[in-house]
Amino acid sequence: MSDAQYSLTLEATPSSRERVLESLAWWEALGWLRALDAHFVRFLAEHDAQAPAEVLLAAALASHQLGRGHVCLALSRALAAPRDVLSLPPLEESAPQAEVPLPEDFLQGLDSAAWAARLAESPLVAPPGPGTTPLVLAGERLYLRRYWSAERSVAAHLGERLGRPLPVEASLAEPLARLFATNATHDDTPDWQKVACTLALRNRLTIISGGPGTGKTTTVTRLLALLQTQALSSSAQGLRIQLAAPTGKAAARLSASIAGAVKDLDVGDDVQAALPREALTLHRLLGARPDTRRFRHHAGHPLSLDLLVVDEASMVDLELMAALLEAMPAEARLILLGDKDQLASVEAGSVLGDLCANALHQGYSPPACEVLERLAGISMTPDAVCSPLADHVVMLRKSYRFDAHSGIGALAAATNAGDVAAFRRAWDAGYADIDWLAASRDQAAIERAAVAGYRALYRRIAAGATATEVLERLGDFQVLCALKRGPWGVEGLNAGIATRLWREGCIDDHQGWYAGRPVMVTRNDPQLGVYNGDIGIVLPAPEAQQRLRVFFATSDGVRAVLPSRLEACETVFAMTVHKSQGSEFAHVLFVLPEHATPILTRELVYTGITRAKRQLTLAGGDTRVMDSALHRRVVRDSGFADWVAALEQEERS
Ligand SMILES: Nc1ncnc2c1ncn2[C@@H]1O[C@H](COP(=O)(O)OP(=O)(O)OP(=O)(O)O)[C@@H](O)[C@H]1O
Repeated sequence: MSDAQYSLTLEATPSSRERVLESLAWWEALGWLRALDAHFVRFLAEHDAQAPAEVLLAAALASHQLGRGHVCLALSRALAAPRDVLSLPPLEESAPQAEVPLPEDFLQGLDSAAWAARLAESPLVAPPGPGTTPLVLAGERLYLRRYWSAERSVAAHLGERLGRPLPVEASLAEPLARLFATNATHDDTPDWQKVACTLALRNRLTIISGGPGTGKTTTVTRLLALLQTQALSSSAQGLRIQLAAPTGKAAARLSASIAGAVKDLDVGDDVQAALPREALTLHRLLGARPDTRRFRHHAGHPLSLDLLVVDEASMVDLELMAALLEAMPAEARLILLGDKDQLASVEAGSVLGDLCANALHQGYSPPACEVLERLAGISMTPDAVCSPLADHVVMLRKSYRFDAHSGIGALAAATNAGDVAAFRRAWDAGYADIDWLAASRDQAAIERAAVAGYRALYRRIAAGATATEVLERLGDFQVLCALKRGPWGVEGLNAGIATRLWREGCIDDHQGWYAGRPVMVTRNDPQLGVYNGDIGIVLPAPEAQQRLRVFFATSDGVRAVLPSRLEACETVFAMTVHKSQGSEFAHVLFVLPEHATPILTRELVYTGITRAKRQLTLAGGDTRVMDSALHRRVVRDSGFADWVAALEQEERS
């Protein structure tokens, strides 16, 4: 566009730029936009006094999408449903006041090509490539540069790890057979655990996805044993292996289950001794530093390891994945474990889900099938045109935790398949491990059920149980909510449950710091040694004259923290399903909202259900709410899924 045309546009809508800036204040005040988003746009407006309304609006929306898990703003999606790209409450809850401007007011007559053309003209926006503009426009996707760079970095680093298979010694056939000897398959389905292990032997990148109890840890432990056997046969040093997970809770779980699985391995003492037992959080592994986003380890100062296993990889957001991949030595192996069907990370991105998008339907390449046959005796029909990613992804499909008699397993499978009829049949089948408080549409009934669930814990505390004993029982029961706000959400239920426990005398107070208050850390604090997602409980500390401390389980015992030093935490009698990722509980009371809402998706229901190990109680909701949830999928805008799809296209074209 020439300068003359540019000024023409401005003159035609002289006040629209100012109106967008005014709207930010409205939207921020109404909670439709984060303060961060509004600041960002004001900063851009200061730097480019000519920036037109459409560019400022797009910047606000692109920034806002990050808080909702999207890596970028898809222009066509924003045009199709402009209100959906802000955090507007559902219309039935509160109709916007007439004077509040809406995004569509600024988008009239614009299609995505025209919007993109207008963005491309802005000095604030550049096409993909190196540069310093705050925004990058890739096709019809608008990114904040930081996220575009992260996406590029993840794709480039993963791409370098594909293909180039590593040599696998024929001598591993015997220990492989021994380690998987007990994996009898009773039908003609392959032993997917053995497939995963065999393929991983030749890869620098392996992704093993599977639902709860499908044997991800068991498989990776056997893989580590094989690789360490191979390494120790040629060098006394063996491999430097590290285990990690995104949260402290997930790292503790991985440590416990790997330690258990290592004990059961049929391998020599030298291999046993050279296997790791302790997992770190990713932040600790990478060297998080206070007050900076940069880690101690990066491309210029890579991690000192030969193999890294990351559990709960679905929780790793795009930026953390980029930081991790940049810090990985190029020749080291990376193994990602996770459940592709779970909710994606709280922060933007859905890397694991995107990588596994086609895993269920893909075959393996002819060379991979040859290795499977030769080393593991597994015959598979090769797929000559499979994606370069195919040999790096294996889905474990059989749960050893939820068998044919498990209602939790049946509900999880039906939810994943979006099969409403199967979901209903699971309720009618009379499974002992699931029940539905469907009749109770009142909050009081749910609170009573919650208090009944927690009573045993408070009896133990009253009987003088030690912090270690209390922490061991913290996972016995947990209330999970789909929503944050409202009587059916975390805020309403936390207050209600605390009040009831207080009235019953289980806790001395129900506000502030009181003994028996369960808390979750919401921000990493490396100095204090607590990390986002860690769950602890407030108890009187005998070693501190019974003054209150917050106790957390650590790999070597318990950590006691002064309540006043814990800056970011929240009470978790009830927690959102999002926050429960990476944790499991013996009995879960899963509270569903009264009405269908866009937040309630198949992935959320699946994640909520599968947090329960032995007993699941659903509360609230009804069959209409479930039907709507099972039909709604989480979609996260990013260019990464396109990169994965393009890998497939390359081979097929
Ligand atoms: N092939 C198998 N045969 C029999 N039992 C198995 C097999 N694989 C795993 N298990 C058992 O199933 C349980 C779950 O296994 P594991 O912890 O490896 O699964 P996971 O997928 O890592 O689970 P989680 O959902 O906890 O992450 C363990 O008790 C394990 O011993």
